[in-house]
Amino acid sequence: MASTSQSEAIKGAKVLMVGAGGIGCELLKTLALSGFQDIHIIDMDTIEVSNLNRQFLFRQSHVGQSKAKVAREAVLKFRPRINITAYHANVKDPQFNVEFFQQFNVVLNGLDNLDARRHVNRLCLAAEVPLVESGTTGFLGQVTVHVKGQTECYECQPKPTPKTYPVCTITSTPSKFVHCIVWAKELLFAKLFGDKNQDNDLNVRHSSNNSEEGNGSSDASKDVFERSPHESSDQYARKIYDHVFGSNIVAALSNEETWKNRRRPRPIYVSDVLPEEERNGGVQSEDAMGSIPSAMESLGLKNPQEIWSLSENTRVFLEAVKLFFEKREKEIGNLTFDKDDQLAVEFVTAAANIRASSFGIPLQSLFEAKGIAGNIVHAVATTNAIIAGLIVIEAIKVLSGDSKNYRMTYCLEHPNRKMMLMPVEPFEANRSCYVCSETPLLLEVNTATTKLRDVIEKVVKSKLGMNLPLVMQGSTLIYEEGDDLDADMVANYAINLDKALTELPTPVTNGTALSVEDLQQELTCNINIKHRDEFDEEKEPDGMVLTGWSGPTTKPEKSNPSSNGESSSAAGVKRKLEEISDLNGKNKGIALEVEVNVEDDDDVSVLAEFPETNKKTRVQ
Ligand SMILES: Nc1ncnc2c1ncn2[C@@H]1O[C@H](COP(=O)(O)OP(=O)(O)OP(=O)(O)O)[C@@H](O)[C@H]1O
Ligand SMILES: [Zn+2]
Repeated sequence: MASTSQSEAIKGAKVLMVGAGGIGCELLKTLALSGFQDIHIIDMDTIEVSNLNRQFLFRQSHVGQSKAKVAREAVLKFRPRINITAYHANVKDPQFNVEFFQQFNVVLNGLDNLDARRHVNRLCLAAEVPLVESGTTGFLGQVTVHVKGQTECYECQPKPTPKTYPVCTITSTPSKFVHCIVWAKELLFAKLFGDKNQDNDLNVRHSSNNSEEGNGSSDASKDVFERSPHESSDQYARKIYDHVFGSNIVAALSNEETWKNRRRPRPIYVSDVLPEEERNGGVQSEDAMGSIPSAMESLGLKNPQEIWSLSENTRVFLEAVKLFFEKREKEIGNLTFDKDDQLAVEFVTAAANIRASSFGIPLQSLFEAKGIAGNIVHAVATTNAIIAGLIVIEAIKVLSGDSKNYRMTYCLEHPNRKMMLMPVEPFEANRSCYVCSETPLLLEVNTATTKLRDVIEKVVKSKLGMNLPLVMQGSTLIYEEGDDLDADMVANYAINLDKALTELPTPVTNGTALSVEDLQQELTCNINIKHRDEFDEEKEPDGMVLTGWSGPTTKPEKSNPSSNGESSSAAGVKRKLEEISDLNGKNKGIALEVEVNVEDDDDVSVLAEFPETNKKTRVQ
C-alpha cells in the first residue's frame, strides 16, 4: 500500500514509458493499477505473432498494429479514466527533444537495445528528468535508477557490445555450433541472397585453389555463386552445396598446419548423403500449402524441436535455396537474415547443421538454431513482470523524493543467500564519464592517413553514440549533420569527409582539441588528438584508440543474446558483489559471491550490468 505522500506523488505524476514490449506491457498495466493517471508511451514497433505469448495486452487480431497504441487501448479498457498518450515512433526522432522530455517527472525504460538506452539517458540528463532503466534476459533482470547529481548515469559504467568472433574461426575452424550459425547467417546467407556488392569473408575459392582459407574470393570461385542462365534452381542449389560443404573443405584440408592440433573436417557432397534417385532430379517435395514458402512444410517436417539428420538437413538446404529462387526471387540481392523469416531460419539451420556435421560438432534443432541465430535468450514473462513491478517501486521513490532508499535491483536465476532479488545502493557518477561529466577524451590516431569519415563513423557515431554530430575545432565548424543544412554546406562537408585529418581546411594534428556535439542529445564532448604512426591491426583494428571513454567493452568469443537486457554471455562467471544491502539498507559491507553455474562455457548469459561495486562509490 502506498502512503498518502506516495499516493499524491503517483496521482500528480506525468510519466514517460519508452518501449511497449515484454517489460513495457507489464509496466503499463502495473502503472495503471498503481494509480498513475498520466502516462505517455513511445514504441516504434508493430505487434508480431511471436510477441503474443508474453506481451499480454496484445491479441492475434492486433498483429501488424502499433504496440504503443494497442497497449494504450487495452489498458484504457480496465482503467478508462486515466490519460494515456501513445506515440508509434522511434524515441530517437527529433520530436522527442529535451523540451519534450522536460514535461515528465520520470522516464521509465523498457527497451531492448543499447543504442536507444544511451539516447534516452542523454536526453534525461539534459532535461534533468530521473530515469528508471531496466532489462531482462531469460530469468535474469535488473532495474537501475539514474538521477542527475545524485547517482551515476546509465553510461557511467562500460557496457558490453555484441560478441564478435575471429574471422578465421568462422571461415575455417569452427568448434562450436554458434560458429556454424554465424557462418551460415553472416556469410553464406548473405552471399547467396544478400547484397552482392557487400564485402564477404566467405571462403569462395575454387576447389583447385589451395591458398589459406579466409583470403577472400578468387576470380575463378566467384563464378560458383553466379547462377548461369541454363541452370535450374535445383542444379544451382546442389552446385552451391557441393562447393561450400565439399570442395571448399577439401581445399581447406590441404593446409596441414591448420589441422595439426585440430580435428579434421569431413567434406560432404550431395551424392554422399542423398540416394541416387534424389540426386539429379532434385528433392521430391510437395508444394507448400501455406502462403509463406517453407522448406519444412514442403518436406513434411513438422517438429521444430526435432534434430534433423544430415540427409534431412541436406533436403531442407536444397529446398530452401530452390524456394528462395522460385518464390522470392524479387527479394534476392536485398535480403538480410531476420529471425522472423521462416525460410531464412530453415536455410540457416540446415546450412549450420551440415557444416557442424562436417566439423564433428553436435547438430541442433531449428528451434535451438533459431535462438542462436536470432541471438535469442527465450524471454520469461515472469521476469518481465517482476522487473516491471520493481520499476514502479523505484519510480514511486523517485517521485516522492525518497532518494535514500533508491536501489538498483538485480533479479537472479538461482537464489543467493536465499534471495532472488539482489538490491544494491546506487553509486555516484563516474567522474570520467564523458556523458555526465566534462572529462575530455583522448583520441590516438594517425592524423596524416585517417580520414574525417573514419573519425565520424567509428568514433563519434559508433563509440560515442551520437546521431547528428557537429564537430568544431576552436570556432571553426569542420563537420555537421542535420536536415536544415543548405546544399553548399552538405557538399562541403562531403568533401571534408574524404580528407585526411591533416588535409582539412583547418588541419587536425597532434595536440588539436576537437569539440563534438549532438544538438538533440545536448551532449558535448571534448576530444584531444594525439598523433600516432602505427596501430596493431589485431588489437586496434579501427586504426584509432579512444581513451577516457566508458562506452561498450568488447568481449570477443561470446554470443550476444539481445533480449531486453542486451546482456553479454559469459562462462562460469563469478563476480564479487561487495557492499550489498537489502531493500531496508541492512547487511551493508557483506561481501557476497554470485556464481552463475553454466554447463557450457559459451552460451549462457549473465547480466551485462551486474554491478562491479568495488570500482564505485556509493551514494551517501
Ligand atoms: N529506438 C526505439 N524507439 C522506440 N521503441 C523502441 C526503440 N528501440 C526499441 N524499442 C521498443 O522496445 C521494445 C522492447 O521490447 P522487447 O524486448 O520485448 O522486444 P520485442 O521486439 O517486442 O520482442 P523480441 O525481440 O523478443 O521479439 C520493443 O517493442 C521495441 O519496439
Ligand atoms: Zn555518466
